[in-house]
Amino acid sequence: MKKKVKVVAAVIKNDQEEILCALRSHDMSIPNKWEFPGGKVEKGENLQEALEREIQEEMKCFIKAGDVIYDHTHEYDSFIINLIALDAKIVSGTPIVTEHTKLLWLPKENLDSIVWAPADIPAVETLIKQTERAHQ
Ligand SMILES: Nc1nc2c([nH]c(=O)n2[C@H]2C[C@H](O)[C@@H](COP(=O)(O)OP(=O)(O)OP(=O)(O)O)O2)c(=O)[nH]1
Repeated sequence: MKKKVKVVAAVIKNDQEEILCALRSHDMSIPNKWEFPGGKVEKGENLQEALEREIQEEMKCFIKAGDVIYDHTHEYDSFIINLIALDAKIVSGTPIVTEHTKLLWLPKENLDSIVWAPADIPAVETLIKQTERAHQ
């Protein structure tokens, strides 16, 4: 049976309403694909605590994690991921690359210009639709 992992991911918005995207490196699983930064929820953590910890470890800055904006289960060849995207804001520091290859701030409407990890595609589509609705 495939392993199921619960992963939290941060949809971090800056003052220009751009969203932080992170490029997975060639030696990570799901290499060279873009994702929302985050990681696996550990035992005893709630979603917000897990995400705040992951961002601090991975990007050396502090965020405040908010509401769940997307919760989706995707089946990869080797595991099943429950990807939960949370709204987040940086409260101190500036994100830096430690494990990823690159970080990029993109306006919501341009999120489909990069190649996302397959599990992220529904969340990305939802975010893009929100901007389309806001502009109508
Ligand atoms: N953080 C994050 N991970 C994602 C996203 N989409 C997606 O498929 N993933 C996958 C990549 C990883 O396999 C897993 C997250 O685990 P992790 O952040 O602890 O990453 P990792 O590279 O150390 O994981 P692994 O090699 O041990 O599998 O979820 C996303 O938007 N954000």
